[in-house]
Amino acid sequence: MFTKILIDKMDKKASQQRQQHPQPSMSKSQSIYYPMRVTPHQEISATGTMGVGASNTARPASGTRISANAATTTTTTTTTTNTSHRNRSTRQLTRRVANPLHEDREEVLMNRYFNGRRDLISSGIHASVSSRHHQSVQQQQQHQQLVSRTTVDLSEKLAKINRRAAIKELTALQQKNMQASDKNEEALKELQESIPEISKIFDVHCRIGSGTFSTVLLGTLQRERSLVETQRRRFAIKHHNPTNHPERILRELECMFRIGGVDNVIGINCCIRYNDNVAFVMPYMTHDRFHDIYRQLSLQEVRDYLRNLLIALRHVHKFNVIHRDVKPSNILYNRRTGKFLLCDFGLAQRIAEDGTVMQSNELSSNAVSALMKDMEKSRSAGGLQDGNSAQAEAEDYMANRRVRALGGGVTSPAVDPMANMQKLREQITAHLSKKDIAAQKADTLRLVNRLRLTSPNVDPNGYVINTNNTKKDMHASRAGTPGYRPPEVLLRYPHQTTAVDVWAAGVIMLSMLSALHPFFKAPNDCAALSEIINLFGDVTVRKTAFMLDRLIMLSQKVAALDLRRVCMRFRYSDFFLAPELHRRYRRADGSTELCRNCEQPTFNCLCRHSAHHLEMYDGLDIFPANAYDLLARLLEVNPQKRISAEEALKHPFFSDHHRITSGMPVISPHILQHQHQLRAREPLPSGANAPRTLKPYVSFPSELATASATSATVTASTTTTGGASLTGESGVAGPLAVATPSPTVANV
Ligand SMILES: Nc1ncnc2c1ncn2[C@@H]1O[C@H](COP(=O)(O)OP(=O)(O)OP(=O)(O)O)[C@@H](O)[C@H]1O
Repeated sequence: MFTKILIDKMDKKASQQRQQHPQPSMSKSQSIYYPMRVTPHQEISATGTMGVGASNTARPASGTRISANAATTTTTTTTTTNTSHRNRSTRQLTRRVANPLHEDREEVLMNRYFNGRRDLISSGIHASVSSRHHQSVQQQQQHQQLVSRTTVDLSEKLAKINRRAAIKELTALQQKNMQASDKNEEALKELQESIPEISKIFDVHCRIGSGTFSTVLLGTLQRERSLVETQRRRFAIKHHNPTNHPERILRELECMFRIGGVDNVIGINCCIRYNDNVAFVMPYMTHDRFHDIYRQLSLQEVRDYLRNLLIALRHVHKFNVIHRDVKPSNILYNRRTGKFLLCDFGLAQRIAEDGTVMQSNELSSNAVSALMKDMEKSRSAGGLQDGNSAQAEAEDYMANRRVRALGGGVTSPAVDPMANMQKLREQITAHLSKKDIAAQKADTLRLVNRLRLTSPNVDPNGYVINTNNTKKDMHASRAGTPGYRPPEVLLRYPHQTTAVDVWAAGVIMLSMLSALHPFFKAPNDCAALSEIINLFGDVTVRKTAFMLDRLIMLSQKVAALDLRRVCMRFRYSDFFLAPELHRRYRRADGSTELCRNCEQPTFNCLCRHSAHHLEMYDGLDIFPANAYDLLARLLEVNPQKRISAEEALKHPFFSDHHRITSGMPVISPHILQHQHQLRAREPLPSGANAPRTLKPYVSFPSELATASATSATVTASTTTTGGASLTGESGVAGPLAVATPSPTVANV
């Protein structure tokens, strides 16, 4: 009965629809039989209900019958095969039949259906199935349309963002290139205008570097124009800024001329002056930027780099000259050929007879004229012999490869000894969650902050005072680059020696071993001293200050860190921070116990005299224990005890051709596997006379022999003078301008 009413209503509506959208090819009674397999009850009546026709009985059919009232359809294939949907519709209808209250609701739905269908028809899609079914189909379609529209919208937006980012990047790159080419043009023009003579001798090609005091350009000789490009000798033309003090230029010239040209120290081919403009012509050397390579250098490369640096320093120091600006950007190092040159003597100083460093204005006019005469003599003797052609460089490379093939020389970066390590790293980091990564970052940041912390209350200009009233406070040179200045410079000690350069070499080695560059990054000398205290402890620095008649006042004690563990913590941070390891040491409440001094988890404690149970990570480090011993000697806080370049060259680190790694607890099977790989790579020499590792050098501590993680910095604090008695309470004489360059971290 209710069904009848419903059907009538729907018929009425349908006929209205038909009037609005007449279907010319079908009469009211027309039916279409589709030759498709259907199941019983699959007949679809004109009213859109299924299996409930006028008779409301199930009729087996060999095809899908669609009455003309439902209009023609092309969508039945999907709807008729969707049996679950159909059953649901049937059930719903049955329910509605049983419950008259559904009628009104049904009517609303029907209206919606027909309105929707009208829309569909007008848009070219013909509806043909039951209203409920159609409604859901329609909803599905709408949903799909919406989803696809949203997807299209999103991907369009994404594409737009990408396009915009790419354009931005490209513009920035173009701007950078333009700026670079502008700078290039500018530098070329400036050189040619200020020293016209240059353009008569050289073809100046481009700018290759610039510093605070000069611009360096690449030039080739005009008289070699007829040669193939690769055979032309190349020269670096260092054009000094006209604001440079003439004394400074003269000093650099003297060093390069008298000291340079041998033992990895850059020489000079000629010097051209025109009014107040000066240019040095030096052999050009292609080199790698330290920043690009310091993390990938193998043990052998580190060894070669440091040996070359120490050879250069030994040579410079023989002349009683302090280079004062030893830092990676003043070292030209070619990783392919293994060639090495120490350059930039702009800050070099000679040590006077009385031990003080000579100021530039102390160079006598006699010395200057002697220098000029000597230079002139050498020019007429030959001149411009040392240019370095691309072909010569390629030959060097080939020769180097041959030497390597015979088992010597520098290792090829192509044979990457750290490939296994990289693989292992990838395995470890592959499964890290965002939370793990965030925790790791926080941990490393805490350590960096711990190393770089300076008390905010400290007076950066008055953090150190002279304790010796009787002596006149002499001028102490501060020349050098921040981050590479040694404690004696930061303590304003006037009697500086060549040990200044050795410290800087130690800082470079520290960056290599820790894979952290720059390692020291203080904005001023006071903060720089704090960084040193944070690493070497307050006692060591206070003792040194006392030795140098200096007083520093610290608000807190700071325990020294273990150099090897610090380096390893940065270099192998993925292993130190492996989540599985941290989970193992986690307390019941989920927290991790931290060392109060170094602020690292206790099992990763970096303190030199740690009382905690430590995870050892042995077998992981590519650097042997004696590398850290040398590092500690180069970075000896007390300049009087610091190793010299000559002594350093005799250190076992440079004669050690293999290393022994002791078996230690490991954190995971990955590391075990890696240890195995490492050992496989480093076979012990078989001959009876083969050199053994760890030959005693000066006096080796027993710890070194066991390759334990305890510090190699054994000689760092052997002074018996009580450092603690110097902290002000002891009544040290002198104008106590109290200062506290202290790292305020430690709660020892
Ligand atoms: N002989 C050379 N061959 C190739 N490149 C060189 C040569 N000499 C210098 N350079 C490049 O020029 C850069 C600047 O040179 P240099 O350090 O002598 O100038 P500077 O003005 O004294 O620099 P800074 O202010 O950094 O001490 C070097 O870092 C290096 O990249």
